Amino acid sequence: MSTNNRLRIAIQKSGRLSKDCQELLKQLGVKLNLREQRLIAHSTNMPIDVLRVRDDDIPGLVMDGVCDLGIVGENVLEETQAERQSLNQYSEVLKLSKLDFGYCRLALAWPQELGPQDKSWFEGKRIATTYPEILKGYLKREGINASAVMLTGSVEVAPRAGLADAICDLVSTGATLEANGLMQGDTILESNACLIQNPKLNDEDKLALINKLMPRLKGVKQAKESKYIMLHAPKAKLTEVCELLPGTGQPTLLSLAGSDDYVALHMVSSETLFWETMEELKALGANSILVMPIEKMME
Ligand SMILES: Nc1ncnc2c1ncn2[C@@H]1O[C@H](COP(=O)(O)OP(=O)(O)OP(=O)(O)O)[C@@H](O)[C@H]1O
Ligand SMILES: O=P(O)(O)OC[C@H]1O[C@H](OP(=O)(O)OP(=O)(O)O)[C@H](O)[C@@H]1O
Ligand SMILES: [Mg+2]
Repeated sequence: MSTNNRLRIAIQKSGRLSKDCQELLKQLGVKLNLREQRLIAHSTNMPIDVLRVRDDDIPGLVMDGVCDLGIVGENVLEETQAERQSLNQYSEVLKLSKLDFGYCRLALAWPQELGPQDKSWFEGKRIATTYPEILKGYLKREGINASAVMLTGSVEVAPRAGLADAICDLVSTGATLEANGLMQGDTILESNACLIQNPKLNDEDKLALINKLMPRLKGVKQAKESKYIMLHAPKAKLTEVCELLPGTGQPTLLSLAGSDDYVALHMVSSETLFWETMEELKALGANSILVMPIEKMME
């Protein structure tokens, strides 16, 4: 493959998604030569280049075909799509997968001292946000006549600074709202990071590489959600023990040296075992219960 035939993936250079994106690429088996400050990182083992940019630029780079793939928050993707649609510009992407990081919600908030408010309070108000198009869509749907004040950062200080009456900002733990004396209202959008592709991509080699990476991505996700469970269970209680174990796969049973009453049970569970379930297993006579992480999976 020549240099311009290398699959180009856009990720956030520095911010909330960067570490998770780099970790994901590593788990997919993409080795990168990442040096700080470099815009482009070349993979040393696959025909892949990683572009490290501001997250706001990622959807546009993929829509315009400058990059073939991108990892970005659904919030930024939706805002860019709405903005482009309002300008009659091309705004299509293929959403290949929702990822299990970057969870946050876009929510309304207002000064705590005003107490709980319903939607009618927003009538005629100014709402500061980095997501004016998503906000405008919500206001339109709800029939609220309020205006969006665009701010690219520090949205949470806008009411105190007299720039707006309320805000529409990303919330994860709620600590930022609390620290700024704001009360949370309606959630407008729930967001995760997602993997997007340029829908016009037609290079066969690149498409073949994406087809190779997608099952790996599925395997990484499944492995994260699964646990390998090992325990010793009394033969007489096997049915009850199995009923307590999450997941539908058949367990492996192995005989235990020197014991006729007990067997070793191994299984891949679709979720982790809670302490409560482990206590119930113990109460049934199970012992030596081990719950272990799985690194990779392939069906
Ligand atoms: N508190 C949070 N917890 C989890 N994910 C978040 C949180 N805040 C934002 N995100 C997600 O991470 C993305 C990037 O957030 P970040 O704050 O790093 O963006 P930024 O300041 O706009 O960075 P950039 O310099 O790349 O423009 C957001 O668009 C959102 O999808
Ligand atoms: O509910 P919380 O857990 O407090 O998270 C919410 C905050 O996280 C994000 O900002 P970030 O901390 O990434 O910094 P930024 O504003 O500089 O982008 C977001 O813009 C909120 O301000
Ligand atoms: Mg940004």
